[in-house]
Amino acid sequence: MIELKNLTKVFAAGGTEVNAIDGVNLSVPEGTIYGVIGSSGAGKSTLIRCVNLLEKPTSGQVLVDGQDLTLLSEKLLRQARHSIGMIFQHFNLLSSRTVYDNIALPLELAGASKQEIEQAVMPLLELTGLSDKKLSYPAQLSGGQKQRVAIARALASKPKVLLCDEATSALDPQTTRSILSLLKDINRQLKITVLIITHEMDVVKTICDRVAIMSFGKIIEENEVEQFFLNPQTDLAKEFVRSAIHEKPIAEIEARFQSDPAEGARPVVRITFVGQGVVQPLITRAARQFNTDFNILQADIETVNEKAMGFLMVEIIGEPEGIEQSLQFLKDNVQVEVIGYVS
Ligand SMILES: Nc1ncnc2c1ncn2[C@@H]1O[C@H](COP(=O)(O)OP(=O)(O)OP(=O)(O)O)[C@@H](O)[C@H]1O
Repeated sequence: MIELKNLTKVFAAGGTEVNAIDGVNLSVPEGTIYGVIGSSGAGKSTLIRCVNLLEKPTSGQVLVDGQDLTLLSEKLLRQARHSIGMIFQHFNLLSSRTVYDNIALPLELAGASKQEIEQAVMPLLELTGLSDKKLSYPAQLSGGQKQRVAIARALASKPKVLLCDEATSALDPQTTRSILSLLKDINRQLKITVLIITHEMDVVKTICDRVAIMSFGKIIEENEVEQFFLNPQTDLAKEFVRSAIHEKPIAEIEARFQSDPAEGARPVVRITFVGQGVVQPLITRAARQFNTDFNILQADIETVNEKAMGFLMVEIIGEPEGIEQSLQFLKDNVQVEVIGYVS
């Protein structure tokens, strides 16, 4: 649905050049919710603004529904933008217009009649839970309600794609959850492809189907969200996943922790798995069969894209051969990473 091909964006700032986007290839399948995550300055905002050409790429192609937007005249680009809605961190509503009139704006600009506007806006008020706020002004709304208005406005021209630029970053956790749940409903009910850029892994964890991670203008890793959580490859992806599962250093073993195995050292292992009730029987079997003990240091079940995922950290205690066999047995069944040793 959205394809970026060898996309670059160079900014000239104060005599130097910044490669904000540096040869990005990205493919967002139709009907998915796709997250792009990265640290501040990684190029996320520039990337999403290139998708509707709010930012003109220096080179490369931007294909939306098969059409290369970089080749279009201004007039055709304006038309193509009707099928691309966008919402922003700070909502960008017109303060002098009511909720109804904010949502109606894109239709007014497109020359729709009063009746057509009413037919489009009323269901959007309903969908976004704003029916009783129709005559309110933005200043009378909470942040979450303002973002609902912005979402309704973005949907008014019946887009195929919704771009979300840090759409929940200004909201508290509870409001964030309600907005994310609304985005998921929109994706499912209206079959709209959603591209989200965010620095919050909770957003990715809660609603995204796929995720890409950006660093210094490049996509350094891309995967289905479950796989990304199960088996992150790059150091940055590992860091983001650990922050999302709230993994902490373990005070109990910190003083004895080492990264290399010494004679008689016991491995500390991170086990990641999908589904509840998966790992307990495996650990019990490994312990019985290979005569080992498992000291559970941390255990956490998280919901990742509506599926339960377990994150466990254990120390394996026993004879070296038993430890090795236990490790192999676990590796054959779940995602296992030896993260260090304690002696
Ligand atoms: N208009 C501009 N002129 C010059 N440099 C820019 C411009 N916009 C962005 N940049 C630079 O491009 C790089 C990427 O910025 P961008 O805002 O896309 O990153 P980001 O990942 O969205 O960061 P944040 O999460 O902090 O918004 C940064 O180094 C930034 O300073």
